[in-house]
Amino acid sequence: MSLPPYYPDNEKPCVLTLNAGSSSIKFSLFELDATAPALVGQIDGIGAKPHIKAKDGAGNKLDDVDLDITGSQERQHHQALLYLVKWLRSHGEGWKAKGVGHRVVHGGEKYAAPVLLTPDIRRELASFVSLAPLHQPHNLDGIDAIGEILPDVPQIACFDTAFHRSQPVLAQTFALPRALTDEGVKRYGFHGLSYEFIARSLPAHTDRADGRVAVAHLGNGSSMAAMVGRKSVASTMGFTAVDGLMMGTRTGNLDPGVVLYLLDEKKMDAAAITKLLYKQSGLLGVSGISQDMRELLASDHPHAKEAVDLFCYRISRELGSLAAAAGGLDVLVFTAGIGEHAAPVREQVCAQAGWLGIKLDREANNAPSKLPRCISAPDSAVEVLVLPTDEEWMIAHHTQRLLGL
Ligand SMILES: Nc1ncnc2c1ncn2[C@@H]1O[C@H](COP(=O)(O)OP(=O)(O)O)[C@@H](O)[C@H]1O
Ligand SMILES: CC(=O)OP(=O)(O)O
Ligand SMILES: [Mg+2]
Repeated sequence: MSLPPYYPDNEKPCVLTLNAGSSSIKFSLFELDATAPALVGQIDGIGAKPHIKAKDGAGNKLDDVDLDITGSQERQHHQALLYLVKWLRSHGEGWKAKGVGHRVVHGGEKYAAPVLLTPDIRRELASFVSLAPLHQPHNLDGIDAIGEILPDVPQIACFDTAFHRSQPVLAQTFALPRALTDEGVKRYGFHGLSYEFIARSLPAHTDRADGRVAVAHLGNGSSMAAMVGRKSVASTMGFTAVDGLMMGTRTGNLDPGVVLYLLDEKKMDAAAITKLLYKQSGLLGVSGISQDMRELLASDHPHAKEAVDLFCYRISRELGSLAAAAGGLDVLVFTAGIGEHAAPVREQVCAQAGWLGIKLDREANNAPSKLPRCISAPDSAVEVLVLPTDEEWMIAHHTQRLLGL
């Protein structure tokens, strides 16, 4: 990445990607047309114990240290970004960024494809902050920080919502008065860059890729989507990224009557309810121990088990719903941190999905072998795959294509 006037002109052109999540900032640097990054890393644990990890394309460690960052979640996110900008300055020697691609969680109704950022579009994206309070502010922060250090480099926004704009009208509609729907109060769906990556890679792993596919993106934020013909037809996340599955700290699907109860009976205001729904619930709230699946699986506390059981139960319930939306099920894909690594979660979900004809190959599921892999038994009616997702590659791909690099 070139940061004039520090570096000379004989640098390799590349695309830089930033993916600011709720508790992490992932970054990568791709040489043009590369299938794997030349540098990849993340600052995770933001809000708890921020830590940076980075390696080069050959897998050599570039950094792996705790960061001296404290304070509120918001402050930590901003400090982490400033740290990353400095870090990129010192590790970017020899590279010239031709474009920077950002994951932007909410693109509203308008953005069904990646877009070149302008001040007007940046302002428009800021109006979606309340729809994705855990993500959109950090996405915009990243855009601003890069704009300051690389003012002449074009920046591209790649939207989590874009992939789902293909859904049928019914799948996007709440049973609300029409005026609210017309205003844009509808189901958008998120994690679209991850689903798009899976949709692109599916044909290499199954000859049923264009059939009825359910994808479970299980990370700190978790959602599921149904695809037919590799296009999204339904998703568990809706208007915001708090809907659907139970997550690390988010409730997922909740009777709206609970929110009214919190307002009327508990006298909580919108800020307190937002905090409860987004940051104090999910695996953390139910277990009272941690939002981290690794810790819960390692714990013998009954509340940890209850949290994991509820997580799996909610996935199984949503799987039935997505199979109904897709008209059946040919393939089930597990992906993201939990989906790719937590064999006990996959086992529990597949056991509960036996009614769909899913039969797990337990040995394949537990094998510590590399991804991708098939974990269903040969006589399973549904093929079950574990596929790695790569939002970073997807962002780099869109950035390069949009800029004609
Ligand atoms: N080996 C593992 N076993 C079980 N869970 C894991 C493992 N590795 C990562 N995870 C879980 O994956 C989740 C984070 O997923 P990730 O996709 O990286 O999240 P995000 O991108 O939303 O921050 C955490 O709950 C973490 O505990
Ligand atoms: C939309 C969403 O939940 O994203 P993440 O998984 O990065 O939190
Ligand atoms: Mg994620």
